[in-house]
Amino acid sequence: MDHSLIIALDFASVNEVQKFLQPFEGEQLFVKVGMELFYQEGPAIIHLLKEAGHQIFLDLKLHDIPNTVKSAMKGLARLDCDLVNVHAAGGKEMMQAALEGLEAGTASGKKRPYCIAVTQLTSTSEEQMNKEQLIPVTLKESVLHYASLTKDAGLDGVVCSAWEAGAIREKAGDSFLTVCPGIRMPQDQTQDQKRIATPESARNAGVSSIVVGRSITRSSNPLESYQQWLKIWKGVN
Ligand SMILES: O=C(O)c1cc(=O)[nH]c(=O)n1[C@@H]1O[C@H](COP(=O)(O)O)[C@@H](O)[C@H]1O
Repeated sequence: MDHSLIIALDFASVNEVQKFLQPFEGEQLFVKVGMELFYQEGPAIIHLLKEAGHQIFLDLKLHDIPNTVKSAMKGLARLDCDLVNVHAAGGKEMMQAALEGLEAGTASGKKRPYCIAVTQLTSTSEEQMNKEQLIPVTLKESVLHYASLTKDAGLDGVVCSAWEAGAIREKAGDSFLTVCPGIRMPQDQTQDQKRIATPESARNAGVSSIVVGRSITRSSNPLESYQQWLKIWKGVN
């Protein structure tokens, strides 16, 4: 799980996914299935990606009352993904319920999926957080607070930006996962992301794993682009 480059498969259909994955034939990837793809294709897309030997982050960002999240996680555990997530804003009781559900749904003898919590989305700026969410602290304070709540709830780590990953690691320890989206090469467009970092600075900040979407999936040569990203992320010259 540690030090992975997770490709966000933000596509609308299984056909688009298959077309994207064609040049990667034979490569074992760590891929992320998010709302766009899962809401269209459902569990079948997970089975297909698992059969191809890929590791899977099922990114559905659960955020509801504890009982609902627990039941939903029980069902999701049966899909046997490697990593799932919730929103830390749902609270400690909800996060504990997520874990209970996952444990209840994991087949005996199998390891439950890692479970992490989104702190503040990487598309959120401090100004937005202060004005729209009415959270009157710095963004870093809010993210650190959510990270400690997540750790207290017993989860395995957080989704955060590379800007906060070092401070979280210092407080929560090296085994607490920091999974960071909002990663861009200097020449890339920022798009809707606000707290961005290069793969090199993410590595230097001690980030556990990075999530990369459009820079690879929308590139004219996704395989070549993935290989370049991987070299930089792993620090290979
Ligand atoms: O949970 C996530 O994966 C996530 C959390 C977050 O704070 N920011 C964020 O961008 N993501 C996801 O990470 C991916 C980033 O994609 P790109 O911006 O295209 O690289 C998208 O699939 C987002 O849904």
